[in-house]
Amino acid sequence: NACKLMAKQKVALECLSYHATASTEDTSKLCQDNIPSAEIYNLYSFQFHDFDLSDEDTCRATLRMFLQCNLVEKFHIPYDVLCRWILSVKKNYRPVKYHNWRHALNVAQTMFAMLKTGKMERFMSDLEILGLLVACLCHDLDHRGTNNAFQTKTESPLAILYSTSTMEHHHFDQCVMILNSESNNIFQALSPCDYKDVMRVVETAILSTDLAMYFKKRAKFHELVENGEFDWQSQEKKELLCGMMMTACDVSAIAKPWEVQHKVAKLVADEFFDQGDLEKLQLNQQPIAMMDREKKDELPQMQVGFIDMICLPLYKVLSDTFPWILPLYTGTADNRQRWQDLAEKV
Ligand SMILES: CCCOc1ccc(S(=O)(=O)N2CCN(C)CC2)cc1-c1nc(CC)cc(=O)[nH]1
Ligand SMILES: [Zn+2]
Repeated sequence: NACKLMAKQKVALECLSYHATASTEDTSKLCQDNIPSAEIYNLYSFQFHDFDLSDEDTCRATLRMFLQCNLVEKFHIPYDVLCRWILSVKKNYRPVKYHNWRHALNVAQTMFAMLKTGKMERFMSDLEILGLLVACLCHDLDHRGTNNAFQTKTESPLAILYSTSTMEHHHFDQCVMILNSESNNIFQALSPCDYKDVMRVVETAILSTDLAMYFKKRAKFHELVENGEFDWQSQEKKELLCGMMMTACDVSAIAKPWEVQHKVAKLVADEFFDQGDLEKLQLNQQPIAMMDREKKDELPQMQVGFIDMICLPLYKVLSDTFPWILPLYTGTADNRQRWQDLAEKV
């Protein structure tokens, strides 16, 4: 009957989450590790990159960000639960070329740098800081290296579950699954009210990483800035600000030193080209230029378009209000020149 079916589904889900979560030995190892300082990992810098970090380093650097924001004390997060949760999040990223665990770490580090070095933490409550870091680390969980359009075109189960912001809803689902897994709930000590609030911050932040939502958000944010908005404390305005910050972190590879941006752009391109191959082979369809490896020569020009359409306007409107994040704008402007030079060469 129905209850038996529900019970079976619950057991199946628990079994799934059991295999999806970190092992006891990995957890206890991370728990014993000494955690290098934020300076050692260069976590306060907008020029941070993960290329020299081992997998264990990426977990220690994540721990260091939580410790630096005093989140363990403020929210009574048991240290072993935090270690297990970080390893479980890392385990639920697939080894795709770009949308993998290291992308999530880089996005979280940019959020950390925006809050600390960019001095944006003064506009955020501790709960929002906790929610934003968690959202960054979880925002692309279980990404398959294909975009929302691909889910729709292939009528993937995810597109049947969620017709809009398909992948972003799935990423949030995965975040909830991990939090609901045995000894992985870093929010376990929060009051019911705080729990509801932090989950709302996480959900809104993850869903706001759908670039299709970005243009609407930017227009509204621009209007507020034009009208001299400064307090950002109402629920609606705060959610809008957090959404803009999430996109700013999500695309922040565009602002990194040229050697870093150039390497990361290749990872992005390779993942796009893999989807293009799938569309040609599996769907017998011509992919868009961005995903067509036959058009890789157009890549520099496409990056200039990406910078002009999405990145520079975003960092401009944000740095107009929060001047200490200007390095994201200048880093992007420098890379625009680099991509422009390459576009003119071809
Ligand atoms: C590097 C390979 C080419 O990469 C791009 C090509 C075109 C555009 S686009 O702005 O024209 N636009 C975006 C919205 N799509 C729906 C249509 C196409 C963006 C990128 C790009 N995206 C990211 C984010 C994953 C990172 C990055 O570095 N570059
Ligand atoms: Zn992302």
